[in-house]
Amino acid sequence: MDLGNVGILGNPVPKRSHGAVSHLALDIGGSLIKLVYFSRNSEYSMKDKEEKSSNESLLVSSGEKNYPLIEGSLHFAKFETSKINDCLEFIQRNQLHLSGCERLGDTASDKCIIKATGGGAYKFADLFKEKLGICLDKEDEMDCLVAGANFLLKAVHQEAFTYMDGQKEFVQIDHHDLYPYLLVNIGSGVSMIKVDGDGKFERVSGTNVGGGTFWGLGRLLTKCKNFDELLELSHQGNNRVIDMLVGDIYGGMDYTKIGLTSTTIASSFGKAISDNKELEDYKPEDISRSLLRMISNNIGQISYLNALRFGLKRIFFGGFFIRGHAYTMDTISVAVNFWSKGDAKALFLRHEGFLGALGAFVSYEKHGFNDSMVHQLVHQSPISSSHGGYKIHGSQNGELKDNESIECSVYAS
Ligand SMILES: Nc1ncnc2c1ncn2[C@@H]1O[C@H](COP(=O)(O)OP(=O)(O)OP(=O)(O)O)[C@@H](O)[C@H]1O
Ligand SMILES: CC(C)(CO)[C@@H](O)C(=O)NCCC(=O)O
Repeated sequence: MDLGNVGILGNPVPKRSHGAVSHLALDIGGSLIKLVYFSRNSEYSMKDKEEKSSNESLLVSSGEKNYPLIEGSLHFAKFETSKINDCLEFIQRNQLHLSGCERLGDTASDKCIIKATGGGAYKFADLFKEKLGICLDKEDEMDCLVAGANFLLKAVHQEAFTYMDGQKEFVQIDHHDLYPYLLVNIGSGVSMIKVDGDGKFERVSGTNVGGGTFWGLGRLLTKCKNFDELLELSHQGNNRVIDMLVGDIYGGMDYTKIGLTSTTIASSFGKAISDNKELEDYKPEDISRSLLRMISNNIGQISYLNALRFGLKRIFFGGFFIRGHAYTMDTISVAVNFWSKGDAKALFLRHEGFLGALGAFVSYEKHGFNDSMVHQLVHQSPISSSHGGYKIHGSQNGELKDNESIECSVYAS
């Protein structure tokens, strides 16, 4: 889907022809700020008028009420938290914040309230108030991660997939057999959440060795200027240059008795002990590869251990660390598969980095975009239908591009 010009950090600049933007939601994390907002199709009013009279199914009831169906798109954007001014400018330029404004009777004063989650909803509340006049309505980060994951798994076609040996396979999610699962969100740090139902969850573990560690250490060790460059470097690298393998210790042999092949990493960065080399003697691409492998492996292993603790078979991985990156997903999948002896499965999400922001988005109650309605919407309309359901438009190979949007319909109250 063509979204027009691409703005800062690959963010789409909404076309002028887009209809009104509504329901901006923010997730302000330690590394990145994520935005989700809905825009109506510009042709909405005419089409809606025509269709409302001819097609009663556009009015769907929830409890006592009927809600009209509005077609439009969900948009996604992200900014580095350290460049929060770019984010404020993006919101201002595209007037995204006005969606949250309510005129307060005759007082003529506008009150803009925007749903926000993540630590930055607290840290930057005053800045948003001062620069844009916005009051951030804070939603709990864990609540939002879970709500966002449940929303995606129930409402978005081809959202979850496995990744093994370079093969991506989409997994059809049975809504009635979704719980329990382990949600592992790899942001700056990592949260592991056992999810038992809608709003029913427990954060069972976490680790401080996460995406921030990869990017922070990687930047220091390789002098890379941005995250994607560091990730790109890892493609060309060879981790065996720096990692100490089982074969390095066992004279090229496997340690079969305990199930370790000669190529298994015995000690990440272990070769640097004895190589008599300085940092400059290693290629940045090899450093990046070893670092990515070390962190992904470690997260995969801790995730498996937590899945084992609670007898969970499915582990969904989210967070912007993953970035749809083949080597990262492969490493995590291999770790989960290896430790669980094939019993547990690692699954990835196309909208990996937007769980929190989507959770904040669906927490707007007033436009009826809550989970039970999403549920109804999926039941009412098959995914391929042009009314309702959620269709992803964009790349054919299942990769989410930075400027992609989800075409969808919401119920307005
Ligand atoms: N363009 C980017 N700039 C910086 N980090 C990026 C970028 N793209 C991906 N990342 C990775 O994603 C991580 C941040 O992921 P995410 O946005 O999910 O977490 P966060 O909300 O910022 O962190 P937390 O939830 O711990 O506060 C970074 O630490 C880094 O590893
Ligand atoms: C502190 C949060 C929740 C902020 O998003 C995240 O960075 C995290 O889960 N860190 C790991 C903290 C720990 O459990 O050790």
